[in-house]
Amino acid sequence: MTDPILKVTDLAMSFGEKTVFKNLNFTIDAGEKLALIGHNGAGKSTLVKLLIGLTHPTAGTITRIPLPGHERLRIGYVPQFRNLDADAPLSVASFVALNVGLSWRPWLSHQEKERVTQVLEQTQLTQIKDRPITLTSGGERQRAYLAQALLADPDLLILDEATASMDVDAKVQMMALVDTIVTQQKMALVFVSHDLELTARYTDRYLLISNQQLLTGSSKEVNADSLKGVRL
Ligand SMILES: Nc1ncnc2c1ncn2[C@@H]1O[C@H](COP(=O)(O)OP(=O)(O)OP(=O)(O)O)[C@@H](O)[C@H]1O
Repeated sequence: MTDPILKVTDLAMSFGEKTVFKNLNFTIDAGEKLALIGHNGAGKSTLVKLLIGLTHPTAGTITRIPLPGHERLRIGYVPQFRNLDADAPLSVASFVALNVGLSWRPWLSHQEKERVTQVLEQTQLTQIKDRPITLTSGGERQRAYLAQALLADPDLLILDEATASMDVDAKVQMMALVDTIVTQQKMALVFVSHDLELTARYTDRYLLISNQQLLTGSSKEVNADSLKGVRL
């Protein structure tokens, strides 16, 4: 598959005097698995926020190209690990359903409930669906965020350091699950990470933000040696 779903042209972002990056140019193809890497503060989260339309760039354009038959490009987003309010009185299932986007209705339709059931199954949360979300492990909670993102049936899934706070086994489990879902449903993936082993295993190409610029290459070939002189 080589149809672009997202085109970034001459993108620049500054906060006041500080330029985070400039002149970024790249495309993301349907079904492509990408890693977004770079040192702390390089601008990865800033780029993600721009891609999902949460903020506007200082210059340049981002074109989201809907798949044939779709009205718009659907993007699912799994945020960095966040601590939840200890009093949040939500079950895992209700937490996942928060993303249904009810607008004016306070209840879920039959179809929406079925969809929630499906994504709980897909993310291996069915057994704990009634557990309070505050009593879940870090890995389970990240799967709940993943389930939320999957509800919208995205064409592009963005994981923003979604595995950062997990132990090695949990990271691999989470990424293996993501990989299965993304491959089966032919989604494109942007995986933001500092972990070059994981990005080599689960992505094909990297986008590296370094010195305000973008470098790209094969994820399989990237390692600490090949990136000598580049801070990660
Ligand atoms: N809203 C903002 N206002 C001012 N500066 C900001 C804002 N958001 C981000 N920055 C700055 O922009 C730079 C890039 O931040 P960003 O969070 O995108 O980096 P990152 O690559 O995601 O880092 P990390 O790996 O630590 O998550 C940082 O210097 C940050 O302080």
